[in-house]
Amino acid sequence: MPATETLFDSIANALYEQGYAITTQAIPDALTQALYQRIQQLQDDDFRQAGTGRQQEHQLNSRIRRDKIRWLGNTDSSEKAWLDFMAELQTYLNRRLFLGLFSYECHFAYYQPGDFYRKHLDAFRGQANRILTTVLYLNPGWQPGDGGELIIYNAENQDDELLRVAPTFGTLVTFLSEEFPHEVVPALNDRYSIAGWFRLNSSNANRADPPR
Ligand SMILES: O=C(O)CCC(=O)C(=O)O
Ligand SMILES: [Fe+2]
Repeated sequence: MPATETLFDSIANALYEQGYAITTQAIPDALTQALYQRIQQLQDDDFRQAGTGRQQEHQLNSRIRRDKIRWLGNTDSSEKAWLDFMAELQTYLNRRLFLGLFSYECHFAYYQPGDFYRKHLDAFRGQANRILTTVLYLNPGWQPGDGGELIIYNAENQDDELLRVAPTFGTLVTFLSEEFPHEVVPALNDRYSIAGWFRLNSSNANRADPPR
């Protein structure tokens, strides 16, 4: 089996069995290196405070999350390479697990020292069109003690910590968006990632999918 197929196969199996998958160093090296270069190229001012809206919302928001984000697009070749890779994963997972994934959107996220993301769900049961969450970490030299771990909680008991993932270079986390509450504990060093979501088609007569 080619390396990429082995990776997709292991993600599909883990999702089927437990609803999440953690893979380390399985993404093609050229791809993670290109994405790392890209993130280095982007200036601090390319990133925007995540989810800002009106002032009141902004204040509420900053108690929940502190990261800055920038959405990926098709104009940059490394960003396009990641979107293409995720499109391949989408096709694979639809074939294997019949998930009906329709589109994928993702953003770079930058957590400065002290930044966090409190416990949350990425989608709410019933209204959800976010089905599957992916997070790729781009931190060479991440050390134990640098904080910034992702904690995934038990889907059945939200106080029960299921696992802690260090945001080490090339680690890819995938989980069912409606099932698993999760949080990012305060980072003590600059922490970079790409967070993304596969969605169902939620087009209707008045709105074409995908909006953001
Ligand atoms: O960066 C992470 O580990 C998770 C980020 C996250 O939960 C989100 O952006 O919704
Ligand atoms: Fe999340």
